[in-house]
Amino acid sequence: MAQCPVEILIFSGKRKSGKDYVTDIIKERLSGVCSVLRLSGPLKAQYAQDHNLDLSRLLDATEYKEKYRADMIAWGESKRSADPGYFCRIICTGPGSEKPIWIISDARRRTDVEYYQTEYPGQVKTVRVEADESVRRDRGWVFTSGVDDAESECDLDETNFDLVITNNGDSELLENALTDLIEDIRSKLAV
Ligand SMILES: Nc1ncnc2c1ncn2[C@@H]1O[C@H](COP(=O)(O)OP(=O)(O)OP(=O)(O)O)[C@@H](O)[C@H]1O
Repeated sequence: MAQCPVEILIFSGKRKSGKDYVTDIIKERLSGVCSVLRLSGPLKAQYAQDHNLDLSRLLDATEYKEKYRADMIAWGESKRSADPGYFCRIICTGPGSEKPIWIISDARRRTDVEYYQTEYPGQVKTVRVEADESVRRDRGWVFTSGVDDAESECDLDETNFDLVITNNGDSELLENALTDLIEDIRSKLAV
């Protein structure tokens, strides 16, 4: 059962900037009061339900999934264009939404951010994880045409974020940024 969150941290960043790495640390330190919610999560579940498919087979790395991949992506896009808040809304009542702090770890579009800013005014903090291209490359990133230049990767490029976390491998710098952020979250929980 969902409750009204105290704060929603909306994370975004380029591929291999370290979004999962950073959000995992925050979740661990705020254990018990924080959930990581993924916008990509309900897509497969909803697609399977609407199309009467086997979700477990859709989630594993089989040909079954490959058979539906293109159609599933197109279905996701059509849902979003008809209703930009479609997936945003689903995760607000899904598993983890009972926790007071939500981390949305895979925001990709301005409409994702706008949805939460409209529905939860004053409770949203946008956080950008940044890493230099050379660092991202060292982590396995390879520029892929059609992916890295697609709207899903670039739509938030010009956004002004409430907080930018630099994740270039300087652990002290990262630690300081995380400590400040976590202190700020704890102070909101204490009110
Ligand atoms: N500060 C760091 N110190 C050590 N390793 C890191 C750091 N940040 C990220 N990594 C490592 O870099 C790799 C990519 O990080 P991560 O998966 O968090 O990126 P991402 O932004 O979530 O990527 P994608 O968008 O492709 O899912 C992982 O193996 C992760 O452990």
